[in-house]
Amino acid sequence: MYKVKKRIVVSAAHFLTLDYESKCSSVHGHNWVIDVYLKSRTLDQNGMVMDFSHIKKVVKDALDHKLINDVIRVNPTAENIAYWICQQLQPFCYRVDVEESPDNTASYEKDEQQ
Ligand SMILES: Nc1nc2c(c(=O)[nH]1)N=C([C@H](O)[C@H](O)COP(=O)(O)OP(=O)(O)OP(=O)(O)O)CN2
Ligand SMILES: [Zn+2]
Repeated sequence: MYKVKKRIVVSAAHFLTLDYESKCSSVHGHNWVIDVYLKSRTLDQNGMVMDFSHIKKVVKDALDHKLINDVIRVNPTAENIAYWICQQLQPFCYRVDVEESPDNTASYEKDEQQ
């Protein structure tokens, strides 16, 4: 199995719709640090799982300097953003870590049983 990991930094805004009072319900921004993990049993004709530049382009074109609520049609928590990014990079992506701040990170990892 071949594996690659790509780190992408995205500056973007979001707000959360929550069933409790929270400062996060107001529009605010983060410099999101996103780690994308891909794997494949085979390599493409260029000897890659996927070009690092392509991984960056997929994520940055979708999210950088955007209001993430306009892009992702569910509440844009770090968890939901991680899942959404993983779906954009199928079938190779198996894990995404989304760091909102050094103290706050959420991950989505594909369940291989499914
Ligand atoms: N499980 C999750 N919890 C929270 C999420 C999330 O995506 N998943 N998101 C937020 C907000 O986006 C908010 O911006 C986080 O605010 P922040 O000030 O960074 O977080 P804290 O209140 O924990 O403050 P620290 O200073 O980092 O301790 C909220 N929760
Ligand atoms: Zn936030």
